Amino acid sequence: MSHHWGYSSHDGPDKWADHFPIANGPRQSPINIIPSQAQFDSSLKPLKIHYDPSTSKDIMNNGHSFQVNFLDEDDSTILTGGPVTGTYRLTQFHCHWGASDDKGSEHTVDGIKYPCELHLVHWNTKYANFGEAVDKPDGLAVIGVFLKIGSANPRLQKVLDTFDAIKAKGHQTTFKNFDPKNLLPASLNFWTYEGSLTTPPLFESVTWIVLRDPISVSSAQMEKFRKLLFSSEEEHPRCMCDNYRPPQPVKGRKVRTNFK
Ligand SMILES: NS(=O)(=O)c1ccc(C(=O)N[C@@H](c2ccccc2)c2cnnn2CC(=O)NCCCS)cc1
Ligand SMILES: [Zn+2]
Repeated sequence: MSHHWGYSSHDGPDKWADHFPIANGPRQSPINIIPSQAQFDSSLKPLKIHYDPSTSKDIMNNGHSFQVNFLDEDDSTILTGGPVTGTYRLTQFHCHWGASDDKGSEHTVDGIKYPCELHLVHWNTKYANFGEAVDKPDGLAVIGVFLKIGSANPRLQKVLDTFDAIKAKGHQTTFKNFDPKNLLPASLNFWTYEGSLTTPPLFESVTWIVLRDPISVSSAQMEKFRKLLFSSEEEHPRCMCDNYRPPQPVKGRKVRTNFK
């Protein structure tokens, strides 16, 4: 039974534990990353990302974010190396953002919030599919990318140009030949730690790989994110913004880095 959850005062992050008690679990995400306390780990391999743009399928408004979905029936769009063992397939990416440019990211760095955070969601091919992997401790790997206010991002613009077609919850439109590699910063330096989905059901199944360097987004482009709606066409329109969970207790977890 899918419990209704959201980001408002009556169904938001402070209420999620009512239906999803794992919200107070030992490996919840996001967290505040403190670079000075992160541990360089020379055994971490380089992140290997092989994305085939022909696997991009469609873009939808799922009522929590926009989500770009990928064909994940074969190993053509994968993540290997870094902190993970084996092969993880990209199934979707989405973002979290604020009602204003001073907030919106889920992870924070020394308490700093970015206006937006991109999540590229991959599942471990030792499991048959995403649904099998999503609740296993080594089931998922999510690459987090911060967006920082600066010059307009032409790669991101291709995603924003679809937003008029997916304004309300439940709408989707085709989105082909998009290469998400173009949404990554030049450097693949990362912080990594064991965490969870940042939305219900909050499964503790995610190896987080948070890239140190942000990509750019303009303030005008951020305004476009905020034109999306949490609500469906029949409902009273509710602006899709502040769809981020705040940092959760680290509970003794180690954050490792592949850079000094
Ligand atoms: N923010 S994150 O990267 O940590 C993240 C990644 C993936 C999911 C996810 O796939 N959730 C769906 C799911 C479907 C089947 C089993 C379990 C979970 C679901 C459940 N209700 N709605 N969704 C869609 C959804 O939440 N999509 C992610 C949009 C983030 S706002 C959630 C968060
Ligand atoms: Zn997310």
